[in-house]
Amino acid sequence: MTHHPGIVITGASGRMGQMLTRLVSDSDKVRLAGAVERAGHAWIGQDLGEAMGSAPLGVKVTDDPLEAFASAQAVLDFTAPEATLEFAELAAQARAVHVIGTTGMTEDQIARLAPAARHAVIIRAGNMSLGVNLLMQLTKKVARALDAEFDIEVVESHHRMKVDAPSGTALMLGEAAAEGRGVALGEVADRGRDGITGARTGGDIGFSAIRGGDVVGEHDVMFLGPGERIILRHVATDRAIFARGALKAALWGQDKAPGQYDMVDVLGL
Ligand SMILES: NC(=O)C1=CN([C@@H]2O[C@H](COP(=O)(O)OP(=O)(O)OC[C@H]3O[C@@H](n4cnc5c(N)ncnc54)[C@H](O)[C@@H]3O)[C@@H](O)[C@H]2O)C=CC1
Ligand SMILES: O=C(O)C1=N[C@H](C(=O)O)C[C@H](O)C1
Repeated sequence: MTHHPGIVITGASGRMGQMLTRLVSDSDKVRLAGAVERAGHAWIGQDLGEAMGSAPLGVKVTDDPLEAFASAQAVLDFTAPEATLEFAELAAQARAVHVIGTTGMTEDQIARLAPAARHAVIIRAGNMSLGVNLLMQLTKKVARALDAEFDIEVVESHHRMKVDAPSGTALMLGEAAAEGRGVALGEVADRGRDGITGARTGGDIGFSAIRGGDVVGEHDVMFLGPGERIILRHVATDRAIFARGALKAALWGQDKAPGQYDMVDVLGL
């Protein structure tokens, strides 16, 4: 019997779910303890490995998160906002570390995570990669150094199946830029331009979203000034970067006090 932390993967059939499954089942630091999908999904009751078209993994996909979380030390959750809220409550009951990669949560939904975080560790980030979390620090620094003569625009591209916009990463980068400037993002964000918009409002932070093909995730933070432009860019070419960050977070969280954390905490940036 191994004492490695048991990991449950929610949304196991998804793009991130399958990436996480491969990483967790190949890891010698953790063990795959469960896999959850939504009720009615074709994979329910099947062995996760076989459902993925590979060797059996000895874990059946279930639609009962409570049962799956009971034997887990961490839940890796890349699903959808309402599902993530349900999982937060159940992970807290099981005292399992809840790593949340799900994006598109409203302010109200984020606030509803607070009760769970009183009992368990929640680590949430719109992007789990080292590169993007470093880019946030750079964005903050550049925004602090430049005055409002430089317009800030965040431009992101993702695959055609992505359901939320702007991306969680774009919003993280926007928050970093706003913090660097000493303003509240909610007061300066410009999230949709169409028609006769009028000239750009000075001090706004603009967001643009491109959707198409199989783009994993690309983000530019543009500082557009008189006579010059600075562009900070992150390009993800492999979802493994997000999965590696999530697994790192699950291990980091094992000895932490209940509360809400992010990848800046995990990576010590
Ligand atoms: N924070 C990060 O580093 C990253 C975050 N994401 C985010 O993760 C989320 C998922 O992304 P993808 O894997 O590309 O999407 P996907 O659509 O391929 O997978 C989502 C999975 O969640 C499942 N699901 C939905 N509701 C459920 C429920 N109630 N119970 C169990 N399973 C449920 C779906 O059936 C699906 O299999 C999105 O919000 C995306 O933006 C994606 C990549 C990296
Ligand atoms: O949906 C995705 O694919 C991604 N979502 C995250 C986001 O919303 O920023 C992270 C990454 O860009 C991939």
